[in-house]
Order: sequence, then structure tokens, then C-alpha cells
Amino acid sequence: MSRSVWARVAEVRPLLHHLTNRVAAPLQAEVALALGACPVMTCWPPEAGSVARGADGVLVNAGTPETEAQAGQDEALAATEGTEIPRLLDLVGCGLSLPRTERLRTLLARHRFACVKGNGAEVAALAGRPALLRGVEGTTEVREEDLADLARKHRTLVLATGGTDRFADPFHTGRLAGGHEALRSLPGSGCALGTALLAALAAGVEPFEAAGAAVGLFAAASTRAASRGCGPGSFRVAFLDALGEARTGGLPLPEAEGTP
Ligand SMILES: Nc1ncnc2c1ncn2[C@@H]1O[C@H](COP(=O)(O)OP(=O)(O)OP(=O)(O)O)[C@@H](O)[C@H]1O
Ligand SMILES: Cc1ncsc1CCO
Repeated sequence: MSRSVWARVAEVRPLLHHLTNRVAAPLQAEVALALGACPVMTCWPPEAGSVARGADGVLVNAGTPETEAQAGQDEALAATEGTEIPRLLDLVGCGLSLPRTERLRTLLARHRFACVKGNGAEVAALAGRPALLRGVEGTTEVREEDLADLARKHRTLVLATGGTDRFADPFHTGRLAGGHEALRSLPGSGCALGTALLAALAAGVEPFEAAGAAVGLFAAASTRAASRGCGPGSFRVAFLDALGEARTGGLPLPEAEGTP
């Protein structure tokens, strides 16, 4: 099933509007292109709304929340409200500071997202649990019942990454043993997983299936890249190469476990 998801993304070539952080943006653009999608990155408020309306998917990422970036994100969300364009919210740094956590809670109260994601600590912080964050890195594993509660509360798919990637929609839960540890030394790998997930949503895949396909893709590609015995710099290149192999079915993909 997952293999056909990536074949479909490559066929549809969805246009993905990223309103994202300065650190992860290059990797996200590279991942989108490796999958055959088309990335566009702009947060400039005068154009953010029209660019978002012309896109097949919109990604809002809280990683470097400068005032102008937030204004652009607000424009993009307002312009796509009530449309069929899938929107993904990445909770980067939720729990790092009160203003950021409050900003994310406000976005979730005002807008409906097809998917909300973060690492385990960020999702635990959103659920109001104590979370261990060092900068934007987190080691807390979210409880599955918190994930399911958040999914029901916000009527969305919630994905928490970590040693085990866990996801839930209002009716189902799924999980997959995470990717290779080398992914933790690739800054923005979680953000780029959001890009892959949005690509699947924008190609018309349902959120629960899209989340399983995205975590399976990252698990398989990181394992293949690490098996090529590379260090942190060349891992990035090998990882992108392996993602490209998924388009043609050349990368065996694991299936996530969970309620179908
Ligand atoms: N301990 C781990 N072992 C194996 N894979 C992991 C581990 N922790 C995370 N991963 C994998 O790394 C990828 C990114 O997840 P992570 O939780 O590090 O995201 P993140 O903190 O949001 O990343 P970033 O902020 O750098 O974008 C996922 O594919 C996840 O499966
Ligand atoms: C290191 C870092 N700081 C803000 S965003 C980011 C990239 C990973 O999310």
C-alpha cells in the first residue's frame, strides 16, 4: 500500500507551500523534490495568502517563529479556511516557552488541520503533560491515550515522532518502530517527515494511511542510508537518494501496526 502512495505522489507532483523554519527549509525542499513533489517556501505576508490558495497543500511550522513568519502563516491559514486544501501544523518547540505554546494552542483553536505533528515531547506538552525538551529536541514519549484524546479534541490526525512513531485519528491508533538513530543527527528530519506526510495528503491519500506511509518511508530510507556506512554529512545525501528510490518501488517499505 505504502509503495503506491509514493508512486501516486510522483505522478500528481503536488505543489507544497511551506511556511516553515529557517533551519529545516532546505532539507524540506530537497525531500519534496526527491519525492517528485514541488516545494514553494514563502512567509511574506503580502503574498502568503494567494500562494497558499494556489497550492495543493500548506505546511505551517513553528520552528523559528519570527513576527513576519507568523503573520504570513496567519494569512495562509485565513486564505485556505474552508477549502479542501490540506493543512499540516508542525508543533516545533511546543513547550519550549509559554508564548510559543500559547501561539500553537491559538492556531489549533482557530483552524482545522488535516494533520498535527511533533516529536513526542512537543505533543506531550500540547496535551498538558510534563515534557523534557532541550531546545527543540525532546526525549519524552507521548502516551497513546493522550494522542487519541488530542486527535478527538482537534478532529485531526496527530503524529508523535521518536524511538517509536505513534499516530492517531479520532477512531484509530498506529505505530511503527522509528527510523535509524542517525536521523536524530540530521537537523530538520522531523520537519521533513511533515513534508512527506503533506505530499501524501496533497496527492489525495487519507490522513491515517498517509501518516503510516510517511513514517514507514523515513524508517526504510534512514535504515538504507545508514547501511551505506556514512557519517552525518554523507548520511543526508544517502538518505535523499534512498527517498528517491521509493518513487520507483526500489525501497521496501514496512507497514505500521495499529487499528486499520
Ligand atoms: N531514538 C530514535 N531512534 C530511531 N529513530 C528516531 C529516534 N528518534 C527519532 N527518530 C526518527 O527521526 C525522525 C525525526 O523524528 P524526531 O522525533 O527527531 O523529530 P523532531 O524532533 O521534530 O526533528 P526536527 O526538529 O529536527 O525536525 C523520525 O523519522 C523518527 O522516527
Ligand atoms: C534547531 C532548530 N531550531 C529551531 S527549528 C530547528 C530545526 C529543527 O526543527
